[in-house]
Amino acid sequence: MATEACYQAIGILQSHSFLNNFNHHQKLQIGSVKFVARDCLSSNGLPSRGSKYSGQRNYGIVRSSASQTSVVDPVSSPSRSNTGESNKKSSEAALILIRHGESLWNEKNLFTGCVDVPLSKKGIDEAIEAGKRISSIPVDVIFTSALIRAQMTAMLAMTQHRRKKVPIVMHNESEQARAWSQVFSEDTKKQSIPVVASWQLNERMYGELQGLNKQETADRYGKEQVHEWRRSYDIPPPNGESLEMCAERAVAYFRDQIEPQLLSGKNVMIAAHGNSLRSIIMYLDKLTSQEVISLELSTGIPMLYILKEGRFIRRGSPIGPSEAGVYAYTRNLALYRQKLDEMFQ
Ligand SMILES: O=C(O)[C@H](O)COP(=O)(O)O
Repeated sequence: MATEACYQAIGILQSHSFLNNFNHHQKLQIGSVKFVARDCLSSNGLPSRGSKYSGQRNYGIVRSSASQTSVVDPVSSPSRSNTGESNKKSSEAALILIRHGESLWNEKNLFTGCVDVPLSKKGIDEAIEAGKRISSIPVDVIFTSALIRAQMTAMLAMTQHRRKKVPIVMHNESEQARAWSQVFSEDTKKQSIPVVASWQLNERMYGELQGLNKQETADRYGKEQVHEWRRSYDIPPPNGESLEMCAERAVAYFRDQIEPQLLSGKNVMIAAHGNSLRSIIMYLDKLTSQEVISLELSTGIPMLYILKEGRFIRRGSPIGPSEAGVYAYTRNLALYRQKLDEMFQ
């Protein structure tokens, strides 16, 4: 398969309270962080957003362009009084997508689908490494699938976040669950990040392939047939979901539950799966059913998008907490990171 590192999706969210905070600090130096206010210009020579790409897209390798946007930051939220009003005005937010780290069945090369398998040791390391890469990017709310490998990934990644907010799993499955998991301190709530788990973000249901070895299945049914089951848009594996079927629930969930959060200025992280994320990326990047065939996602690689003026802008994958490129995407991201530097040096 041809592999062109055409681009990498990285999401950055913007947070209004952050903007408000920093509006009071106009004198702040951006320090060594370079703010680049230009679009479609890749800092590393790779194709920029909007360029035509071909071949396989491995979002775990690609870099992307820089353009001017702003980012939210919940850092120290001393004055949140006007946050609501600010949120209404803002149309910017960061979105981080992350495929779970390697699972114990990825390690064994087994079709997994909706079987609820935990991370392998390598997957745990990948999640922690991913957390380091996004540790200076604001996160206000986390969405995960209902499967443990995505939830482990989100939680492990957040152990590395410099802001040190506590991710808390929401329990809305019953009145009692909701009542029994209430928090009664506003201050504590401000230091928390809600984690919403939903089956709609689960991996595609792989039908009768679940538990089978991928190589053995290819040997038995032929490489082409297995590739069709794994990567075509509308051909389902036996008694399983096609990508199209997976997209029907994953993209609907994204549009109904996640996009409104982003539009209100909340910075969002989604920890999910190869195919539920492929369908969401197809929606974000407006890929055709032909183009999505070559879209591959690596395990444990965070990808950043910025929502600006109703448009999702792909930003690629942050290299680390101090990588200039990511923070150059927006003034507010740079300021967010600088504020963290000042607070936690
Ligand atoms: O469910 C699985 O087996 C994997 O998570 C995704 O598999 P795929 O790359 O074969 O779609």
